[in-house]
Amino acid sequence: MSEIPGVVVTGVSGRMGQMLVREIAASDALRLVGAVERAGHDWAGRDVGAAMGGADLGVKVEDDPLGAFARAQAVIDFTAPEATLHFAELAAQARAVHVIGTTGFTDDQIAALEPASRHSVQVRAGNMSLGVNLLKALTRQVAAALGPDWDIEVVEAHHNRKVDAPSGTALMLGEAAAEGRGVSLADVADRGRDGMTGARRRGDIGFAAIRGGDIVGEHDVIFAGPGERIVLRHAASDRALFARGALRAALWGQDKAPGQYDMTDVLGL
Ligand SMILES: NC(=O)C1=CN([C@@H]2O[C@H](COP(=O)(O)OP(=O)(O)OC[C@H]3O[C@@H](n4cnc5c(N)ncnc54)[C@H](OP(=O)(O)O)[C@@H]3O)[C@@H](O)[C@H]2O)C=CC1
Ligand SMILES: O=C(O)C1=N[C@H](C(=O)O)C[C@H](O)C1
Repeated sequence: MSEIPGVVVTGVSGRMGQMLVREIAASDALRLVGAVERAGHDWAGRDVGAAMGGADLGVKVEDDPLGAFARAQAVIDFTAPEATLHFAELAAQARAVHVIGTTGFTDDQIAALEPASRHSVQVRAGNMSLGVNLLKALTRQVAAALGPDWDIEVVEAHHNRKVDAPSGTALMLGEAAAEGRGVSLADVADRGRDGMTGARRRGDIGFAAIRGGDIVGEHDVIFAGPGERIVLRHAASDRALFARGALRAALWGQDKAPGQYDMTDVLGL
C-alpha cells in the first residue's frame, strides 16, 4: 500500500475544487483518490481531469462522499457551510483529516462542527495562505499596541461570484484585532452601514465588502488614529496559494490527535 496520503476533494467542479485537483496532481506528497460532487451533477461518472478539460487523471467524479472518504487519509473541502457540516460527520466516520476552507458559517454552524472533531483532525481557516496568517498575527499585535482612539476597519474585495460577506478572512482579521484589544468581536463588530447611521461608536471594528470582476481576494486592516493612519494589506493574485496551504494542512494533520486546528497551528505561527 502507498505511504503517500490519499486525498478526496469535495465540490470538485468549483473554482477551488479544480485548483486543488491541479495542485494535488502536481504534488509528490499527496495523491488524489477521490473527487466528489452533488448527486446528479453533470460531472458525475466522468474522469475529473477530462471534466476539467485536460488529460484523464484516473479518478472518476462520484456523488457518494462516504464511499470516497473511506479510501482517503484527508478530505479537502471548499464548498458551502451546510455541505461542510455533513462532510465533517463523514470525515469523522472515515477518520480522515478534514481540511475546511469553506467560509460563511453562522456561529451555530461553527459550534456544530465540534462533535466531529472528537474523532478526526479538523483544520479550518478562512484563508489558507501564509501571507494572510502572518497578517493576522500582525493585526493582533498592532491592535494591542494602539489604544481605542484608533478606529479599526477591515475592508475586503472579492470577485462577483462570492456569496458570503464579510469574507472569512475579514472575520479572521477582525477576530485578531478584537483579541489584541482584549474584547469580543461579537460585542464590537459593525457589519453594515447604510443611511443615518449616527457617528462611529468608539471601539467598534467595522467591516466593508467590495464585489467585482475577477478579484481573487484583497484585505486591508485600517487603523485610523488622530492625525495618522496605518494600513496593513494583503492581496492575493492566484488561488493556487489557498490550495497549496490546504495541501500543507492535509499533510500536517496526518499525525495529529483528533481536534480542531487552524493554519496558525499548521504554519507554526
Ligand atoms: N479558506 C480559504 O483559503 C479560501 C476559502 N474559499 C471558500 O471556499 C468556498 C468555495 O469557494 P469557490 O470554490 O470559489 O466556490 P464555487 O462556487 O466555485 O465552488 C463551490 C463548490 O461547492 C459545491 N457545493 C456548494 N454547496 C454544496 C452542497 N450543499 N453540497 C455539495 N456541494 C456543494 C458546489 O457545487 P454546485 O456548483 O453544484 O453548487 C461547487 O462545486 C467558499 O466558501 C469560499 O469563501 C475560497 C478560497 C480560499
Ligand atoms: O470566496 C473566495 O474567493 C475567497 N474566500 C475566502 C474568504 O472568504 O476570505 C478566502 C479568499 O479571500 C478567497
